[in-house]
Amino acid sequence: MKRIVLSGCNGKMGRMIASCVKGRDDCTVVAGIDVSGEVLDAFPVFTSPAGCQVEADVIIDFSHPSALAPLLDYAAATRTPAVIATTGLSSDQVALIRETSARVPLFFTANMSLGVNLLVELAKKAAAVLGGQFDIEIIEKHHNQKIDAPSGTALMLADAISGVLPEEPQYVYDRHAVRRKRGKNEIGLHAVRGGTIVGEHEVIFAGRDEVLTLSHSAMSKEVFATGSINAALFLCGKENGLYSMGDLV
Ligand SMILES: NC(=O)C1=CN([C@@H]2O[C@H](COP(=O)(O)OP(=O)(O)OC[C@H]3O[C@@H](n4cnc5c(N)ncnc54)[C@H](O)[C@@H]3O)[C@@H](O)[C@H]2O)C=CC1
Ligand SMILES: O=C(O)C1=N[C@H](C(=O)O)C[C@H](O)C1
Repeated sequence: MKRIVLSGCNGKMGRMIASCVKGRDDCTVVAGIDVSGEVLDAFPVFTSPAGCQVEADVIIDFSHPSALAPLLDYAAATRTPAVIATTGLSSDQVALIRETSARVPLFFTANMSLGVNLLVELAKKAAAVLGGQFDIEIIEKHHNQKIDAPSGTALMLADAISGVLPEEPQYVYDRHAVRRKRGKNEIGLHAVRGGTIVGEHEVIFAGRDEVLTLSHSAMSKEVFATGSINAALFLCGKENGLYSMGDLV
C-alpha cells in the first residue's frame, strides 16, 4: 500500500484524486498540502510542505506554480519521489525540476492521459512529413476556471512538433496585435475558455486545398487523476531522474 501526499488536495484535481484513491487497494492518501488549509477528508492538510511531517512514499502535485520550489525542496530533503502535473510553469521552473531530478525521482508531464501522449507522437509524425509545406496551428479548449493559457499540453505539443521541423518555428499567441499575413515559419497557439470543458486539443496542418486535423478530448478529470496515480506508483523505487509518460506506457 503506497502512501501519497497530495499537493493541491483541495482543488478540482486534488478532490478527484482523493476520490479515485478511495476505490483502490494499492495506495492511500496520508496527507494533503493546500494553501487553503481546510480539512475536507480523512487525512490532515498542511498549508506548506515544511509543515508536513507525515511519512510518505510519493507526492502528487496538481496545485499552482507558486507551490513548486518549496515542494521540490521537500521532495529532495525527504527523498520522496514526486509527480509534478501543475502547468503554467516558467522555463526557470522547468529547469529547476530537471536539476532536482538528480537528487530524487521526479515525473513531469503537462498531460496525464494516454491519448494525449499518443497525440504528441502522431503530431510529430505529421509534422515530420508536412512541416515546411503546411501551416500548423494548435487550438485548446478548457473550462472557465483555468488560469494558465495556452495550456501546458498545447505548449508540449508545440515543443514536440518544433523538434522535428526543419527550422525553429516562432510561436504566435495573438494575431490581434499585428496586421500582417501569417509567416511560413509559425505555430499559432489559441486558447478557448468556457463552461466545464475538461480539456480539448487540436493540431491543425493546413496546406493548399487540404487540412489534416489531429484531436483529443478528455471527457472527465478522472482520466488525469488515474494517470497521475499510476505514475506515482510507477515512480516508487525508481532511480533518481526525470520521468514522463513515455516511460510509463
Ligand atoms: N498534467 C495534467 O494532466 C493536468 C494538469 N492540471 C494542472 O493542475 C493544476 C491544478 O488544477 P486544478 O485542480 O484544476 O486547479 P484548482 O485551482 O482547482 O486547484 C489548485 C489547488 O491548489 C491550491 N494551491 C494554490 N497555491 C498553492 C500553493 N502555493 N501551495 C499549495 N497549494 C496551493 C489551491 O488552494 C487549490 O486548492 C493546474 O496547473 C492545471 O493546469 C490539471 C489537470 C490535468
Ligand atoms: O487545467 C486543466 O484542467 C488542464 N490542464 C492541463 C494543461 O494545461 O494542459 C491538462 C488538461 O488539459 C487539463
